[in-house]
Amino acid sequence: MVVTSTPKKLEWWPSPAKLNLFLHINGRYENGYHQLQSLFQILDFGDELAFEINTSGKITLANPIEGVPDQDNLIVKAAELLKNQSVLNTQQPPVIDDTLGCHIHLKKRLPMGGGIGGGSSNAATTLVALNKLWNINLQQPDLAELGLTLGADVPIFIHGKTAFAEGVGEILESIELAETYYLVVFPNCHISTADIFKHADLPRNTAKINFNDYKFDNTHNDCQELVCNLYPNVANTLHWLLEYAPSRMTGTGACVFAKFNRHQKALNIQALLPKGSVSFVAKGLNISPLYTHMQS
Ligand SMILES: C[C@](O)(CO)[C@H](O)COP(=O)(O)OP(=O)(O)OC[C@H]1O[C@@H](n2ccc(N)nc2=O)[C@H](O)[C@@H]1O
Ligand SMILES: Nc1ncnc2c1ncn2[C@@H]1O[C@H](COP(=O)(O)OP(=O)(O)OP(=O)(O)O)[C@@H](O)[C@H]1O
Repeated sequence: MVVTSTPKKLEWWPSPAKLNLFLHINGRYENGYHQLQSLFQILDFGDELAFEINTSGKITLANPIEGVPDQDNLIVKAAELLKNQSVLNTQQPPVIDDTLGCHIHLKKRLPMGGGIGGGSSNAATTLVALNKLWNINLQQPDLAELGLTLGADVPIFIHGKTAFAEGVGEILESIELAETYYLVVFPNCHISTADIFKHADLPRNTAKINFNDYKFDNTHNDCQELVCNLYPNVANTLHWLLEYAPSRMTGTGACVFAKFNRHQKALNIQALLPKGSVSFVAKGLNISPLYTHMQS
């Protein structure tokens, strides 16, 4: 008789996308990073991750990402970073628990280099999940601080609430937005955030706004004009969407989004997109599905 073991049921953790509903660049810090004001909208659409913990001391990926060596994958970097926070005793120097291991599964749906935070969100989900599964028990602000060392967009996903942002994107003030649906279109070009922030023509002197005065119409994305000049696909996609609804680029691109009050309207416009377009319709959430999952 052949005995087959039943495959273990994996627990899938959400890794949602974000949009920058606006992105103002107010200046530049001495280390080259930019001083921003933004509104991060968390979406109900994203990747999913599952974590099989073990005692091998190794972090391995079931689904490596083509073109991204495992040691550069933000999932692996986040797991390694957290592992270094595991202290077995109170002695100095502290002893790290190097038996902590994990085999990580990824369902990738978010286009990379899209300005919707895919890699950062994967890193945040890894930190939040392994903090629990490895019993490291760091508090949320400590996890966010750790996440910031991986990328400016990681803290918002750990914060887990739609929020205004300042600093490099790590000073967060939660806000509740009315129910809105977004048609997000990926114009088939991968844009390097570093290249846009380095560009000589990027405007860097928008005056700071008072968040209480926020309206979509009185804000903008300072990277949009430059990216549209460099990438005609982004300009054309944005131009197309603007015929139907208020629309804007997110982050440093490449994705552009259009805002709708009704889900069906967003779906109707999606159906009109040119054949072959990569797009999704998502609902804006005030609370991240990662936290809804944690509490379930
Ligand atoms: C454009 C945004 O997505 C808006 O939410 C973020 O500011 C970018 O966040 P991210 O992709 O997590 O960025 P990081 O990985 O920290 O940085 C990528 C590159 O962007 C530049 N960068 C990033 C954030 C920031 N406030 N100023 C910068 O100048 C840095 O030079 C860095 O080389
Ligand atoms: N787990 C990961 N998922 C996606 N990209 C990753 C991951 N790990 C490393 N990367 C690298 O990060 C780069 C940026 O990917 P990402 O999807 O986060 O871009 P983005 O949406 O523009 O990010 P942001 O909005 O934070 O600037 C990729 O091109 C890839 O080289």
